[in-house]
Amino acid sequence: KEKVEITKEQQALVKVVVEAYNRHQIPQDVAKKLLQDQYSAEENFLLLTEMATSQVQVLVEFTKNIPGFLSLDREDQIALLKGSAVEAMFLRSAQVFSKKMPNGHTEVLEERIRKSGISEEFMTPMFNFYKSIGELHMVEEEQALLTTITILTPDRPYVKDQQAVERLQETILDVLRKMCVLQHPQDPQYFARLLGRLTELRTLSHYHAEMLTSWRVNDHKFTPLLCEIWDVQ
Ligand SMILES: N#Cc1ccccc1NC(=O)[C@H](C1CCCCC1)n1c(-c2ccc(Cl)cc2)nc2cc(F)c(F)cc21
Repeated sequence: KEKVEITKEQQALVKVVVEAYNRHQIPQDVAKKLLQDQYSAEENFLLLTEMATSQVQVLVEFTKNIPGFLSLDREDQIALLKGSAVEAMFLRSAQVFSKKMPNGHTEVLEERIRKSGISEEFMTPMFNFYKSIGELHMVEEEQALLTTITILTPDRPYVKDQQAVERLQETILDVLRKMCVLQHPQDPQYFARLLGRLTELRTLSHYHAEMLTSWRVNDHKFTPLLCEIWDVQ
């Protein structure tokens, strides 16, 4: 039985990434807002575009703390941000949805999201993903590293030096694999299941443009940043 241990530099890397991940979270807690009041489809659409816009800004700040990211080719940095922003947003939403809440709150939150204006056809894939993330009971280190792995996906469109991105991603994959073995000794498949969620995440993210344009509102207004990042307008 091989002895798995996290090296000093891997511990330092995790610390930097987790601190940055926690520091760069959206200030206003959207779940709390949704639990407080029922909003109209228009208000929900506006809330989503505000959340998504600020999330992209937060993502840019977060990536600056990923060791090695700023040493990548600058155009590749943009390609990675553009390619992962939607997935990072759904992953963040799933983590918010999976947070432990007082009895009945998750059901209210789900109901508010079901009635927020999103078309019916997207509910099942979206909530299946959220629940599959919830079942993993990820600790915050795993959440931060999984988001980092999503950002460091080498085969995003327009990435020129894929090897450089692959090397960075492998560094994170290696420490996440060790953490999973140490954190979930009873479940040797845990790391594989964690990575399997990224496939589900990519599939869900294919729907994002349609989910936005089919939102039950008359006028779908997007911020310039969202037009840039999301394939809309
Ligand atoms: N959370 C969060 C979050 C953080 C950063 C950026 C966006 C976020 N998501 C959001 O704000 C939306 C809200 C926006 C208002 C209307 C209801 C959905 N959201 C989404 C959702 C994101 C996109 C698309 Cl197309 C459909 C749904 N799944 C959520 C799950 C949650 F549990 C949750 F609380 C919020 C959630």
